[in-house]
Amino acid sequence: MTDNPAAERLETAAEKAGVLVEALPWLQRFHGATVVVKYGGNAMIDDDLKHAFAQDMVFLRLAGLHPVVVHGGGPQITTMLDRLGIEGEFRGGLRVTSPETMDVVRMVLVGQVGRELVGLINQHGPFAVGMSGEDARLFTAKRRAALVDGEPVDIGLVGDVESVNADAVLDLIRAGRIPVVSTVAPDVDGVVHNVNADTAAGALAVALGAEKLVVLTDVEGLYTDWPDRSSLVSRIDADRLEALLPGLASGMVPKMEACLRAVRGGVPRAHVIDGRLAHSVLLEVFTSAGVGTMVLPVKEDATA
Ligand SMILES: Nc1ncnc2c1ncn2[C@@H]1O[C@H](COP(=O)(O)OP(=O)(O)O)[C@@H](O)[C@H]1O
Ligand SMILES: CC(=O)N[C@@H](CCC(=O)OP(=O)(O)O)C(=O)O
Repeated sequence: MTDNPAAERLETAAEKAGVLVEALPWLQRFHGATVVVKYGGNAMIDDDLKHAFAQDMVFLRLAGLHPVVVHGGGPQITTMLDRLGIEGEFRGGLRVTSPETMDVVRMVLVGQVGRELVGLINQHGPFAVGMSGEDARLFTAKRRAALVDGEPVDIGLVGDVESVNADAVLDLIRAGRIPVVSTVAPDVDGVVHNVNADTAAGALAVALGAEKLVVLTDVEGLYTDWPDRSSLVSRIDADRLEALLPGLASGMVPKMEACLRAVRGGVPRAHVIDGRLAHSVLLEVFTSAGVGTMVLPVKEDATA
């Protein structure tokens, strides 16, 4: 602080210019790159954060990147199930999904959360188009069990992504749109399954050959020894992450599995970042320090 307002203004202007200039190498590096962003958690509940996220997606698009949004909506599904008086339960981090629950999951993800997100993004630039795993057979699901104490447990109509047909998403990207994907998907027989959004985002990032997967959540990043606050990691390689996975608590498991699937499948970087921080996606993509935890395919890249 100084008592000279003119000097203060100059300092502020220099700081602002510094932030813009810091973005230059990242704008060059990521021009034309596809970035898959998984949006969920608290960032999806707070109105200001929602607008900040929508602005970030339009910013990425206008900066020459190709953002693809995969959204969650677990809390919104739970609220709707409560309103309808339908009992809900999670096992091994996944929602037990009866046919009745599946109807609600589909209605909320496709008809409510996806629509809202498309509307929000389009308030800032007319680019967003919604689609679900059912559209143009984007995802084919395969029924999966939950792992509870190491044992597989049947949880109903819950799927993993068996295959991805990314044609429709690529069509949208080529047309300059921002695809907004809801993660319900049919199996080979056409039976619609509930797919965890982190899982779907990881699979889609691989299929699109994305440059980055960015997973927003409601915590600063990955803690190797949760909840010990000193164990937050800013970089981790795939082998170390794989070794940690069995010991992680349930909320983080699908996110870290998705990051692992992405980097093992050829995505150069996967990130888990704090969605409670406004514009965290821009900070991750366009600043040198980045935010949150970055997952790298191999250890030696850590010095790159
Ligand atoms: N090792 C860990 N590192 C970070 N967070 C963890 C860890 N283990 C469990 N968590 C919990 O996982 C939560 C994130 O998972 P979840 O609530 O499912 O996120 P979202 O709603 O963003 O999909 C964090 O808020 C935190 O409470
Ligand atoms: C199988 C399963 O658990 N599916 C999730 C799908 C939504 C989701 O993943 O939402 P978040 O990213 O907000 O958690 C569910 O039903 O809640």
